Amino acid sequence: MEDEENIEDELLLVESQLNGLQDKIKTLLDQQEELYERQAQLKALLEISKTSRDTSNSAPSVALEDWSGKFSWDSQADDTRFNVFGISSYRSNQREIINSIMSGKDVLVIMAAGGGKSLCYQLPAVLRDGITLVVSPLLSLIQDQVMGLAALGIPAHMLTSTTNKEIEKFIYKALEKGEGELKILYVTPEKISKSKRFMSKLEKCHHAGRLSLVAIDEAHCCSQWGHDFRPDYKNLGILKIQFPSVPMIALTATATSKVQMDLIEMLHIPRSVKFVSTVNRPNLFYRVYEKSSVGKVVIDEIANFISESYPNNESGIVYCFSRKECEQVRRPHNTEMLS
Ligand SMILES: Nc1ncnc2c1ncn2[C@@H]1O[C@H](COP(=O)(O)OP(=O)(O)OP(=O)(O)O)[C@@H](O)[C@H]1O
Repeated sequence: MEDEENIEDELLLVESQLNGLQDKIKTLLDQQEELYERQAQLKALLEISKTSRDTSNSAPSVALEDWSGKFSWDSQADDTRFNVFGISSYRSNQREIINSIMSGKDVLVIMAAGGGKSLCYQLPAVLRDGITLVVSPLLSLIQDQVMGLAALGIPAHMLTSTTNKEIEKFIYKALEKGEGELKILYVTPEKISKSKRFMSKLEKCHHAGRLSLVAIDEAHCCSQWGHDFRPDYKNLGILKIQFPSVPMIALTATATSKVQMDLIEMLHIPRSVKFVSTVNRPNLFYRVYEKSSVGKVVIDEIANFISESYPNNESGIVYCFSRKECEQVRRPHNTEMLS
């Protein structure tokens, strides 16, 4: 009887110890989970930190490497610049950018609007064997570029929602079989992310060694930190993954260092050579005048300012707040100068 009591006592003790242990095990398991989670976070942070360090180390500015020196393609490049593009000399950084692409490097170009970014990929596109793929965000930009290139006698086409079946067939044959004359192909980012058929033709083109260069125009659209984010630009990283040996040039007029880092990462071009030209355009400036009156007097003042400052019949733009105000300003009885 006494034995039984002792056993029951011990059983209670063991059970309470077991309960205590189970609580401890649960606490330890919770701790373990937290530590695993923190370990994963720290590993990811370390990876990001290493990548950004590698990126900044391996994206030297042009000052660290001389891309203006002598290269085997110099005379051919000069000849093409002058005789095909009708351009007598390079602007700042254009020669260096072209040389680095011709050397097979990935390149990041930050150059002011109107600075001459197009030549930086169009000239290598003409010099290199094969087809250059250009990704550009706007149909109107693409149309302008293709028309301009056609006028220069450079075989360029665009593959967009507006392309007719016959041209599409021609482009696919050029990609797949190397038939027909095609040097530069413009597409929108949607083509890369949404058309499996196009990507498969591009793959064949690359496999046959005919994809010579990939250019990403308005590359800041890749970054959510940029002012013009386009979701389909996010998928352009696939191009470097699928065609690692093909040089890539990313061009933009506006990229803060955060956006630059972002797009280098998204496009998978950590070793790209970076060229930054000044975005200062001394011909553009603001000047503020105090309005002396309202109504017709102000419009006359605008007209006087224009005729005094721009006596050679140059054109300009007058911005107003609304369409109605535009109409008031341009009324023929105000002045002929504002139309
Ligand atoms: N070296 C050069 N000498 C003279 N004109 C040039 C030179 N390079 C480019 N251009 C001309 O400058 C103009 C602007 O060039 P382009 O359209 O390439 O600028 P961009 O940098 O792409 O501008 P945006 O950012 O607005 O697209 C074009 O008419 C082009 O022919």
